[in-house]
Amino acid sequence: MTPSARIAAAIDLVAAVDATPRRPADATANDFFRARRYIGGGDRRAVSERAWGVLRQRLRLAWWLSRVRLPDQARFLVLAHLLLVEGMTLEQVDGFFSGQQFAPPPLAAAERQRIGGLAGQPLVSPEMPEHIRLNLPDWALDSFRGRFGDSLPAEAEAMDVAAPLDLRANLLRTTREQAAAALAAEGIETEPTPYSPWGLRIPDRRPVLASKAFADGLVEIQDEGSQLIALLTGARPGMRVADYCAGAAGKTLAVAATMANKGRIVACDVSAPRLEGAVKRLRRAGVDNAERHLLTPGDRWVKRRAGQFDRVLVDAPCTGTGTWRRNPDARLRTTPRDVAELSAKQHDILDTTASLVAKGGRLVYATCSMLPEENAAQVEGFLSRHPEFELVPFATAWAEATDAPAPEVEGPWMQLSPHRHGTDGFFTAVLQRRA
Ligand SMILES: C[S@@+](CC[C@H](N)C(=O)[O-])C[C@H]1O[C@@H](n2cnc3c(N)ncnc32)[C@H](O)[C@@H]1O
Repeated sequence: MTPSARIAAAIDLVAAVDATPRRPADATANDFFRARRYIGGGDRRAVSERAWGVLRQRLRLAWWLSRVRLPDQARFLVLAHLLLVEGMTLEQVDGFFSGQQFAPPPLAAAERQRIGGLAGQPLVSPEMPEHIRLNLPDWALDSFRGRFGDSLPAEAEAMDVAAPLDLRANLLRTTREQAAAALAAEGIETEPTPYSPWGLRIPDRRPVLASKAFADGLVEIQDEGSQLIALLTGARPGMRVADYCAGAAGKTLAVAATMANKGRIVACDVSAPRLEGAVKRLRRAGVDNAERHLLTPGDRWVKRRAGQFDRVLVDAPCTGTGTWRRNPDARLRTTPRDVAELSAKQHDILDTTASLVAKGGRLVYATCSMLPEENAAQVEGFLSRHPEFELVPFATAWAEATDAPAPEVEGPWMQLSPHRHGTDGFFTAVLQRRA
């Protein structure tokens, strides 16, 4: 593709994302490229990178567009990105918007005059309202301020940077060192992650899905923060464990590895397609002590298993605000209504799963959100409704699980953030049923 054609394709991709605003952008992008198989790997990366850049900076780009009285639409967003983020001059932009085959149509005189007002401007202007300067939706500002206080600007900046690719060495098949050597032999360099004893980081995000090490189940793709949730679950060989919101078993796999295939782990979810996605992964990873259970309305599974589990992991459905560096479109899609609905769901799931936990057993509550309403407030509410549970301080749960140095955190739970820990934003609280 010519540079102009790449720009035109990025405009089309942003328009496609905008046409289905409730749909995750990566799902739209998959369909977009599937329908355009003629776009090769390098071009695809370049087009996605630019479109993702637009989504990442959309609040700021839209603010600039409103200043020059242009609509917040794909063509103008990409133009604004070229000028404000990529630092092009107006003359360079004219060259690319040539109207020739596969290039975007030329700028009309009025368009050119308006968009020209952005050339040479900084992306972040002191005149922007605070939430736009920080690149956060206005409704989330107070919650984030409550969570981060003075570090909010640094945290917000870290949320703007694309996440690295983290892997978890699958201890059922290998060690971290052997997995790193196997990947290096295939030309994929990794470095150990700072906190997870199983983690490997690929700083340049080189793809691993096609590698033999991945096909052989030596590694799984998993953010370091997710690995630490599995670690804090503290499952040991021989235990009975429920992964109640298992999805496609990302954490089930990691927890099963800590059990060395001894004992029983049940992966539950309300989504059949997600649980179905677990089958292949469990097989590839060599997990043979796991079963799956699809939760259905009126299901008596929970009642029949009251008090039977040593560990219950609740990786709750949440807003995912901790993954905004990975899914920049999510910060534009999430609304206060989502926060309210998901908080209510988290409350109900916690109350339901409490009954599964055996005396002396643990309920581990986790989210990939950084909003206090989904985290600390949720746990405090639970403890006031369930005096039969007590909080296990993070330092205790960590020291029981590993000799590795613990991440520094505030409060009695594990709160991870992109700026402070280099992970996605995760929350985990360990709650123990009194014996
Ligand atoms: C954060 S995701 C889980 C991710 C997964 N644990 C992993 O590590 O890949 C939350 C999951 O909760 C499931 N879920 C939503 N409502 C639920 C409910 N009422 N009970 C159990 N699971 C639920 C969703 O289908 C989703 O798969």
